[in-house]
Amino acid sequence: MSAPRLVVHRDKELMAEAAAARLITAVVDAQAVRGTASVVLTGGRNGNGLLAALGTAPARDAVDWSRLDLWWGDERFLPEGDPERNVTQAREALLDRVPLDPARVHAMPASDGPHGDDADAAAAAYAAELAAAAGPDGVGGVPAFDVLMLGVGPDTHVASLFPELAAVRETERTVVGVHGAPKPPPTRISLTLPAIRAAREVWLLAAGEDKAKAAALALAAGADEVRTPAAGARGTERTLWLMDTAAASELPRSAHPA
Ligand SMILES: O=C1O[C@H](COP(=O)(O)O)[C@@H](O)[C@H](O)[C@H]1O
Repeated sequence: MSAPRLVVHRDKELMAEAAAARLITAVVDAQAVRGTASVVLTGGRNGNGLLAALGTAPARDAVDWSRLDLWWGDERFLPEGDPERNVTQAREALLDRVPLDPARVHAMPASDGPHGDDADAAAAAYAAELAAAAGPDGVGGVPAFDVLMLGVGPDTHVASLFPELAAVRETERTVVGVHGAPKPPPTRISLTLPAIRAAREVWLLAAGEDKAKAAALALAAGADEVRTPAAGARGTERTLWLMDTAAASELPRSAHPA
């Protein structure tokens, strides 16, 4: 697992634009090497800000959108089309305006889908979809994602792995139903830390004052992933914290990039 590296930008707009440019490069590189790319999207303000920035990025058309697999790190378990669903917000921010292959857009199930309101069954179905897509490079039942992005909650949650809940302690399954989340809605679906850690690159997005404490806790030496889930999110090749100065304002000096 890779150690976290920090990139701090002036403000959240610049952070979103720089992260979008970085994502374009990562996808184009992966497509050049492997013919295809796989990216895990995050919900939340920073994830949607990045997607919106990607939509207006000058190099956006360098991506071959038809050879891109999109997955989600978590989903709010709500009916299809609900404005609070992460996939609905991602479609609005970007996905409806780029020529993706619909078969490669792997949204997590909705609460009015084939599994009804059974979030555990829906999570198991998503795990099976991931396992079927895990190629020779896949580890532990998931593809070796090229880039997996995570928003960081003010309580240090990533995906829907909240401090101290059962989901963040999961060591076997790749996707779980989450019950009793402290942030609405209480029922969610989430990748687990083992699935997150199969990604080549993990990017944690943290912009805004309300992320400062969370970033400081997660980046402190010896941070525990059950109490501080963001501390457990690492990529096999690279772990990047993409931040703005407000989110980085409570980091110890030793954690700042030179
Ligand atoms: O509910 C969620 O929140 C987090 C963080 O969102 P933010 O708006 O505070 O940045 C997000 O990463 C996650 O995907 C989402 O379901």
